[in-house]
Amino acid sequence: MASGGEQKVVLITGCSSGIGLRIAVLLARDELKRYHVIATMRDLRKKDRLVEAAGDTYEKTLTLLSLDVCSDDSVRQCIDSVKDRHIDILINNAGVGLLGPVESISMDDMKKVFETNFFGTVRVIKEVMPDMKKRRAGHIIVMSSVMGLQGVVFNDVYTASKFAIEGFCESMAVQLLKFNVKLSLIEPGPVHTEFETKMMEEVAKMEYPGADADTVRYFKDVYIPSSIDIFEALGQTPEDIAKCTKKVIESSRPRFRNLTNSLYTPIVAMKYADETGGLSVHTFYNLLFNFGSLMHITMSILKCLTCSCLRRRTISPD
Ligand SMILES: NC(=O)C1=CN([C@@H]2O[C@H](COP(=O)(O)OP(=O)(O)OC[C@H]3O[C@@H](n4cnc5c(N)ncnc54)[C@H](OP(=O)(O)O)[C@@H]3O)[C@@H](O)[C@H]2O)C=CC1
Ligand SMILES: CC1=C(/C=C/C(C)=C/C=C/C(C)=C/C=O)C(C)(C)CCC1
Repeated sequence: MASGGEQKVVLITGCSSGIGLRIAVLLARDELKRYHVIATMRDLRKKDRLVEAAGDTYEKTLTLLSLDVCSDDSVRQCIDSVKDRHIDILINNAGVGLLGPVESISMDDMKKVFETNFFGTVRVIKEVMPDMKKRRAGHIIVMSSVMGLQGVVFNDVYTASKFAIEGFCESMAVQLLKFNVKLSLIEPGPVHTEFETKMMEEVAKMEYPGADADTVRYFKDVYIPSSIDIFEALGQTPEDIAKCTKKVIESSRPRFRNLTNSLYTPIVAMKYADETGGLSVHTFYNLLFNFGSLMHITMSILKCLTCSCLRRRTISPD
């Protein structure tokens, strides 16, 4: 496995689709060949899309390994098979969504989300970080979300898993700084990937047992249409997120937090503008229940609010 010269070894989790696949391909195609990408996925039978997108970089600047973030053995075997266990940049991307009224979601399904999004990320960091600390070098990237900063109705458990990872990283970053290991969170808003399609398919199938009729109605007839509007108005592409991630990796002084979508800056700003939390809760309530039908207009207002001073706080793909 190539890790010589100035080439940086980048290991990415969850590369069978979406953001992980795009980051892997973008870095493997780097014109200066600065990266050797180890693209990992839990099921190598899903490799075709990545292999096709990687084109002639496959088995040159991009190699494939199997890694399931939910398995101790899989993570250890994968990292052990990397030459000298040397990873310069670790990109924790693997994640799953979960949507719907909490009353209708089983505890097992909730635990699976935490097992992947929180413990999965921690498991991989725990395996890779000690070598980085020893070498006094390395960069850990974590694919968080705007939902790691601001709760979104009916995304309660997914949001909680991303808040958990934000808290973990906020704490780790201080210690890692002492070892010259960098840690950066990427915080995308909605991105058009299978994440969105998988969740919509689930919603179409689900009966929502345990949830009362009003709650199901608010979810299906109020939240879902607004969410579709938001995806349409604010959605980024996985390529956008890959470009933002590459910028963070290549920055001489990478930021800890990196929102990718400037249209979300006002939402996050609101949280810090009122420490009681009332402003966020009531604004979200009004947006959803009182101005739901005006969501398109709301989106335009959000766009206007995103002046250049707010834009500076995000990382743009260009
Ligand atoms: N799309 C969006 O709107 C946003 C997504 N994010 C985050 O971005 C990340 C990538 O999501 P996205 O590309 O959108 O969605 P996708 O569903 O396209 O990709 C998720 C990837 O994670 C993998 N994965 C799931 N479970 C495991 C596991 N146990 N071990 C290894 N890999 C696993 C999936 O593999 P498999 O094919 O085997 O299931 C897949 O490759 C996630 O962390 C998500 O939370 C953040 C903000 C917004
Ligand atoms: C902003 C906003 C909404 C929805 C936000 C959505 C749908 C965000 C999706 C983010 C994703 C998918 C992140 C993944 O990690 C509502 C509640 C409809 C109305 C109030 C304002």
